[in-house]
Amino acid sequence: MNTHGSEVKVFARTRPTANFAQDLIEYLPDGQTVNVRLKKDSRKGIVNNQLNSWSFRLDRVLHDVSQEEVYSSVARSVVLGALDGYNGTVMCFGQTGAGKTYTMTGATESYKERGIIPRAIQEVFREVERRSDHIITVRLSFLEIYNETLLDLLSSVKDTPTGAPAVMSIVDEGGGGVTVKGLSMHLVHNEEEALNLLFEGEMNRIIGAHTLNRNSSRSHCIFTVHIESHSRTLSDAKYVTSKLNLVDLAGSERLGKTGSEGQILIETMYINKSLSFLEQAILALADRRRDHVPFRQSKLTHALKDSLGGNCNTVLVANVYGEVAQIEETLSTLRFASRMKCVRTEPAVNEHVDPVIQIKKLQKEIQLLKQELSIRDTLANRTGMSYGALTETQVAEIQSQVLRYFDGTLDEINIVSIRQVKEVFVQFKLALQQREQKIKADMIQNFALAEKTQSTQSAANAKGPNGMVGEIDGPSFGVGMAPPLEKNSRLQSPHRSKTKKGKDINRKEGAGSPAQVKEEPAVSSTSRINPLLVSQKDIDGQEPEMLSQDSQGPPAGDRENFRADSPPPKAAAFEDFKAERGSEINRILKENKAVLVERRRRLRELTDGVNAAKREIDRTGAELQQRREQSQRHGRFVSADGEPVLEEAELALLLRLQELKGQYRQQYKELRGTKAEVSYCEHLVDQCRTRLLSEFESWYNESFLIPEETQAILRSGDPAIQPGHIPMAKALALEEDDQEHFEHLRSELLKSPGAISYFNAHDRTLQRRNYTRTSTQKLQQKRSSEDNGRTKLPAILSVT
Ligand SMILES: Nc1ncnc2c1ncn2[C@@H]1O[C@H](COP(=O)(O)OP(=O)(O)OP(=O)(O)O)[C@@H](O)[C@H]1O
Repeated sequence: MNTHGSEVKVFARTRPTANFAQDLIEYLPDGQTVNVRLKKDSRKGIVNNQLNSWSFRLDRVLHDVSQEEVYSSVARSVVLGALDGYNGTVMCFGQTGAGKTYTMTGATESYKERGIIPRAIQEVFREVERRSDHIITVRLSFLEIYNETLLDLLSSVKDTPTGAPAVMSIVDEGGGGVTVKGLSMHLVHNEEEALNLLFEGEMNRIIGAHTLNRNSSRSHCIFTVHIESHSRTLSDAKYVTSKLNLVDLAGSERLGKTGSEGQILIETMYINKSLSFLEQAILALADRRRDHVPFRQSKLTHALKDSLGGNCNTVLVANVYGEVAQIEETLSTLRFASRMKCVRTEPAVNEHVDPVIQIKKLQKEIQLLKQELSIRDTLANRTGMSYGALTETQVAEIQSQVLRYFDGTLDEINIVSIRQVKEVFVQFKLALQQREQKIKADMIQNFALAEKTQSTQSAANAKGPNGMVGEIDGPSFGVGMAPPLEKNSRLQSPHRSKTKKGKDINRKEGAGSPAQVKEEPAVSSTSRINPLLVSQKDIDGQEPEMLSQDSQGPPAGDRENFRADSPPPKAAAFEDFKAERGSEINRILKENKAVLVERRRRLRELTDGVNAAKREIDRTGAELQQRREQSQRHGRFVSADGEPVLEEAELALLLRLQELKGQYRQQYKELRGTKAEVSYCEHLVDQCRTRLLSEFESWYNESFLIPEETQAILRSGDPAIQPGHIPMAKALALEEDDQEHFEHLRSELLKSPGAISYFNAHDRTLQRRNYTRTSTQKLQQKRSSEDNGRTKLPAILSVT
């Protein structure tokens, strides 16, 4: 059987008759062609001697041939193909009494006259025996379709799972296949068992016909051999399956011809209808432009969906009864056959993979590969290698390596296996995520205060009496930008901000209520996100004017008055800090930056000079070389004593070269010195910047937030400690640490003992004054509250 793309094979088989219509039917000697002649209008009873003729060319015309030859020509290759994994279908089509059952089943009483099915069964089991290198499993099913009803002809057999006839339905499977759900399948081990089932099914067909008062020849029968073949020799997970459908179709019949009525009429209508649908399906299959084939129109076509065309080896036997009275049916049968011949098939092996064997096979392969790896490791002196899943200890070790690599305590991570590389990546990802989360958490913690302030502002704005809502930056923390109008107005009018500043101070002095911060100038969104960023910009002198306006706060002189329940915005406070407490560090920072800028400029100059000198040296050297080569060619000058003498031009070049080299060395030396200076200046600037910021942070925290120690004192409930009062000694002690730190910094930066003493004295005085003033204010507030008949605790205690 051709297993590549091909047409359906079509045969015509003739039923022997003594009344062969030799005038109308002609079998040509080529054994493939049937010519049919029919008188025009003979059906209408009109006498007309004109003839219509048709010629049908098939794969072979089986005229007057034995059952054995029919089997060999029609079915053998299909059966063998099924054992190789190709689906196969052999189908008999034709009018009633044309010999379909005789061809398919044969005369059961005569072995010689047995038909295709028993011969196919025999062939299958012969092959099973012959192919001893395969385990071939054979199952059988026998389906009857009568008046669009599915019947299981083997439901009576003992090993039917349910015992009772199951409700059957045709189910589409993936890949275009179909199965008949509920149809019994019977495992058979030899030819005899299979034949028993065939005859049992045939018997049931006849019994059924009697009981239901129906004609046995009025149904379609599909005898299916299901084959599964596994190789014994190859430890292959692959195996093949196939379905061999042997189909005996019901005979077509013209209604008017027999004058059928009653049950026969119904049967004939069903048969004709289903055969008509079969023809439509064949037409659609034959037309390559059609992408839809109407298989589901009838039970027959649906059940044969994967047996007509597709990946199946399909063979049609057109049974013809060559008598004059049957000429119209013969013509119709041959027409159907020629259409069927146009259907193309693409036979393909139904190959599957046995998952259990596949797993075993892969496991074995893994084992072999591991052994191979182990041998290679031994040869490469790599000991202690493991290729299994990483243990918890190994994962922990990789994690530790990654963290050390991050921290810089490990220079490199040795790569030993792919699994380890993958785990390294996983751990890198985890470590990054953790660091990211930590940074986020720190940010949130650092700026929670700013957020709180903004919430207060929002609340105050919401209550504001004079449409102040929206004047302050958007309420959300860390996002958005200050409203452009607000920003612009501040930029355009420094006087306005000054006035406003004054107004703010007045309000703050007036009370510690949330409303006091309502009109506080908004800080830029950037400064809210990260005050350090703003500070950085400020240090770099990028946006001095804008920042100074955006970060308004109370004037430095009134710092002591800025003891509010809510701390001021950090950016504004930073401005104050630079103007007052941190002014000296800020000044030094600026001076250092100026020196750095100047040094860098000098470094650029020197670099340019050195490069220029180098270029000049190269140029002069090349010129000198050229001249020497020239004089070599022309012969050298010699003195009266015979000593070689230099030419004047060459001597000039030589001297120039020496001079240039001297300059170069000098400039290079200076360049190195300046580089070192730049580096030192950068270091100083960084140090100043860092210290300015850290000093500011400490100052801000201690000035505007309640120190933990103070909270502890208050929590202790010491009756000597009044709310709002912090012992002077404690307050000063808290300040001293900070002060000492600052003095140390200053002495380091200023290198001027006189100035240090001056600033120390100045700051201490300021601190004392601040403390006294705040304490007095708190006491006054407390008294006035008591005077009003109720005790009111301040929301936040400020310690200067
Ligand atoms: N090639 C043949 N050689 C000898 N006898 C034949 C041959 N073909 C058919 N017959 C005989 O013709 C009769 C009708 O044949 P058969 O029952 O196989 O027809 P059919 O097409 O199956 O009819 P139906 O569609 O009604 O079932 C049977 O008695 C059968 O033995």
